[in-house]
Amino acid sequence: MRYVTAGESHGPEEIAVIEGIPAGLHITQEDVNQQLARRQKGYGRGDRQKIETDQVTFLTGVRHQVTLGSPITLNVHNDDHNNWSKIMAPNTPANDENTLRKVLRPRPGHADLVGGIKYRHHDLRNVLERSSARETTMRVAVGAVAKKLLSEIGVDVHGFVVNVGPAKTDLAQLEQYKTLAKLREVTESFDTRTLDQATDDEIKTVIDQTKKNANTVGGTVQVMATGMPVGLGSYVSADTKLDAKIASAIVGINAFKGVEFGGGFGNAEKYGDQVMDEIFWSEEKGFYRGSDNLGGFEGGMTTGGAIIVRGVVKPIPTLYRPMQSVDIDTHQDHKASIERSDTTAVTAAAVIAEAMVAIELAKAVLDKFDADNIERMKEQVAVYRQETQQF
Ligand SMILES: Cc1cc2nc3c(=O)[nH]c(=O)nc-3n(C[C@H](O)[C@H](O)[C@H](O)COP(=O)(O)O)c2cc1C
Ligand SMILES: C=C(O[C@@H]1CC(C(=O)O)=C[C@@H](OP(=O)(O)O)[C@H]1O)C(=O)O
Repeated sequence: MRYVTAGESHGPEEIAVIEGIPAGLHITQEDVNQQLARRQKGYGRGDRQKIETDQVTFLTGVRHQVTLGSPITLNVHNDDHNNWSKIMAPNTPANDENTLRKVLRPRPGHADLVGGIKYRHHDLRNVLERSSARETTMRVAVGAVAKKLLSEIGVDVHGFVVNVGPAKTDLAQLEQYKTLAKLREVTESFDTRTLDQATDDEIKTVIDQTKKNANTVGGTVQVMATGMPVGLGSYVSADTKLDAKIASAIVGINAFKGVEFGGGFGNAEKYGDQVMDEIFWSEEKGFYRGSDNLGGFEGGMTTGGAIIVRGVVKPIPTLYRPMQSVDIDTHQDHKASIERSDTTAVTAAAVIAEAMVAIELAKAVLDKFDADNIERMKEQVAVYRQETQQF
């Protein structure tokens, strides 16, 4: 399975094309829309989310809500394009009117300056339109298809917020939420209670205060996945390690600057006996572990335990009290450009991280098992599970 996305933040459409999803998978636009709606939630976002109501349309590869095995094209319309139709018009030549809103003062922490230098763009809008996290809409759409595929073999993936700046969610105490069922129960109430309606006082206060200071704030998100068969990915080469692929997928999300598995960076302060996941065996389960300090991976392969990945999200780069920059035309000192911006986007980041983990897990499943037909894939997974449990 592979995919590509296309689209500019204020351009007309966002697109993703996925190749390699087996035939016979039942999927509806509503399956995808549910995930897109989750990505739009979260206290602290700017006004763009009030303009957009992300809805997917299947353009190819699906017939009567069932995949055909051919490339699947997903499409989400940018409602905000109406407000940018002249400036972002793909098919009319540039003139004074439609190039008015040039961006010349690069924002520190954004792709603006380096992107301009690299692509010789003298209007940095040509960089920011694509580097914008608007594109993550399509990664979440692709992730929704991946999650549907994984659900067919009993794999569940769920992302949530650990902290926003200094304010920790009540999910930060991971130990309490070892099972995904329990986690889901708590996060579902949490999604509505805290991040949508922002009644969690501590987080709300941090975000409100940050906004009042014309500043921005980041955080940490966690993704848990349960039900993966043992032995996906491989130790044999650096580029076959599944934990490495997940790490790359997480850091590939806008604003993510760090990733860890299980106990992660905390393991650096511990001793071996506190970190290794000891091995047990029972008739009923086969081999299993008593803990999950290594996040479900050994040698780049799934152990069969829960996969636990965390990612660090830096604060949003655009500040309403802009940082120092330099005008790319005049080379004079100037404050950085300001466009409408979020104060924080950690909730959305959790949903995007979940999608990225789901995509990497789905790819690993489709690399190992039949990728032509979903029923054959499921049969093969079942046979493999039975064999590995009897080892
Ligand atoms: C969901 C989401 C929303 C974001 N919203 C904004 C925003 O409103 N303003 C902004 O300056 N950056 C925003 N960012 C971050 C930038 O897209 C990102 O920092 C920038 O593209 C540079 O990429 P890098 O941080 O990965 O180096 C957002 C990121 C995510 C994940
Ligand atoms: C559009 C989304 O996020 C955008 C990501 C983003 C950035 O620079 O990354 C900047 C902002 O764009 P705008 O100036 O249009 O408000 C965010 O709103 C989205 O998540 O759907």
